[in-house]
Amino acid sequence: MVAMGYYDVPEGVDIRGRYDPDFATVLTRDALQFVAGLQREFRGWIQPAMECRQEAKRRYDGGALPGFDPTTKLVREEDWTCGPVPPAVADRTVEITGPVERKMVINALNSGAKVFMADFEDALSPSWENLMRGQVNLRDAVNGTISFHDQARNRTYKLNDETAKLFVRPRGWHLPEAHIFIDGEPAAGCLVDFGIYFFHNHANFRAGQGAGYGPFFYLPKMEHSREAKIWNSVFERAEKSAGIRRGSIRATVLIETLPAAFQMDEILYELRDHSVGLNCGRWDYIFSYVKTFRAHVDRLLPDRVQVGMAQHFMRSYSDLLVRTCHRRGVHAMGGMAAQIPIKDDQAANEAALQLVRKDKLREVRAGHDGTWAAHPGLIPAILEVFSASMGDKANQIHTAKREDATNITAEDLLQLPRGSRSMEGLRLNTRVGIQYLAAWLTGTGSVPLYNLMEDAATAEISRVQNWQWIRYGVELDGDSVGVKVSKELFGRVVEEEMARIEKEVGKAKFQRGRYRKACKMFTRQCTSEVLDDFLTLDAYNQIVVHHPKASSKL
Ligand SMILES: CC(=O)SCCNC(=O)CCNC(=O)[C@H](O)C(C)(C)COP(=O)(O)OP(=O)(O)OC[C@H]1O[C@@H](n2cnc3c(N)ncnc32)[C@H](O)[C@@H]1OP(=O)(O)O
Ligand SMILES: O=CC(=O)O
Ligand SMILES: [Mg+2]
Repeated sequence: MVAMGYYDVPEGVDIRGRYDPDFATVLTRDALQFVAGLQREFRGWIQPAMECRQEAKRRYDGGALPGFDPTTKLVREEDWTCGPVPPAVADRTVEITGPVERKMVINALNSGAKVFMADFEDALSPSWENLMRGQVNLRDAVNGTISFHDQARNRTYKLNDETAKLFVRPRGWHLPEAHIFIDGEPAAGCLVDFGIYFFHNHANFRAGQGAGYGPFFYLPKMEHSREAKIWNSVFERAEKSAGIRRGSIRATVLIETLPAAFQMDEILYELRDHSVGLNCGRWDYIFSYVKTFRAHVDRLLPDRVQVGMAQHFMRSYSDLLVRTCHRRGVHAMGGMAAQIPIKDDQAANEAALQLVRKDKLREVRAGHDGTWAAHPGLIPAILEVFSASMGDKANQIHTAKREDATNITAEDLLQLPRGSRSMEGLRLNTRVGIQYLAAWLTGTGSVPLYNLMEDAATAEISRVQNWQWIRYGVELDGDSVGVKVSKELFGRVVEEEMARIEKEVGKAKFQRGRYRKACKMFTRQCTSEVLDDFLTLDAYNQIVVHHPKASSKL
């Protein structure tokens, strides 16, 4: 029973976010009890895993390099496979991704993609409103009742008869949920995202979309198989408490940190009955390369635009991922091309589409079973590229074994990307980073900027690259400027880029928006002595809004 104006919470749970009757339909006492159970059981596992990340960081700072773990050699060498792929998701040739916003959820499910990855992570600013509305939206989507009326267009959105299969990406292990306290401490954000969604949807999902399996998840930003082991145990506990068959829940893990590239087999092994593959999360991967090597002066990146999938270290990681997944009988998913449709310039639009086609052709030829699309307008072109190569096969798990990738070495995975560094690169990082952060602070987690998709992962590259260049005083040799980056130079760039942003977005929007706040945060992060772990950890404090009155009764 929900008392008017209060969430009905179980013992030890305190909700500090705004009360909303819609939110109360997902924040039920039983759902919160389930989340609290997860938090109580796994907090003692999460904290040590996060301490291990810090320990690894200290080793890398001291000069060590990530590498294959000799103690898990047998896991890499022995023959074993993951559980069979659920028939409902055998074909994942195109997966659209997007935040859990109501209209986008409907559009994505109707988009013609095989899968929709509904995002609580890189594409979402995790405000209380966004998260809770997202849970309501997903519940309605799984029920098949979701609709949306766009007042401005007088258009009503509803689900088609045939829709994409839903995967949900909870936040990473590092992010807290500051609006839900359990036993006096903030809950782990990912357990809130997973727990509420699973609790309300597992039965309908398995009966409908999943055809006996599910729900399905994407798991982000892991650095080690011990973190996959926690997820596996979370899944087992969830299955047990729901009374469903072990191995019903399935997840694709994003390999998007440099240390995790050395743990692909180990991650699949931990999740083997719950796995449905790995994905090349290329943007966070680039971010992680800089972060892992933050103390290595010999590992400086060229301009962000030059760090593409053709670089040896990126190609090696994609090849190894295909080889590993197919050996273990699961999907090897490609990643996100950053280009999006360009509405007002046909030639530029065709050029952007051509870049997407090229990227997808490389992926399908490398053996990937499917890939990501940022926008519905890209789906036909991507489908065309994949079906031209794969014919009517649902995937290439058994046909693209990539034995040639067996010998990929640590050196291949770590090879320094080649290219030049330019003043324009510094300016673009700054312009994009500030505008993205300004959007994030006002509740939007994915935005179009200069005809590209920007989200938390791409913004991280802008931030850490600036930090690295300032920290090591790199010379900008790419556009014949020939200056060294310093805090002073960066200060001038920030001033000039803020003026440019104001001109581009217009005075009114600039005044209304949070550009100044974003600029301050971005500048601090780029110039700090020690590199912050995540842009969004610092920024999260700015979007936490505790309700002035206690909104839960203990
Ligand atoms: C690194 C990573 O983690 S990648 C994965 C995370 N990132 C993402 O998921 C990004 C998803 N994409 C998006 O958010 C958007 O496409 C953006 C921000 C890049 C571009 O947004 P916009 O420029 O506003 O899109 P645009 O105006 O062209 O949208 C046209 C229509 O397509 C819809 N649309 C655009 N992108 C998506 C999407 N990803 N999912 C569903 N619908 C979408 C819009 O809702 C709009 O629908 P409408 O015509 O019914 O109103
Ligand atoms: O999550 C995907 C990425 O590229 O980062
Ligand atoms: Mg990512």
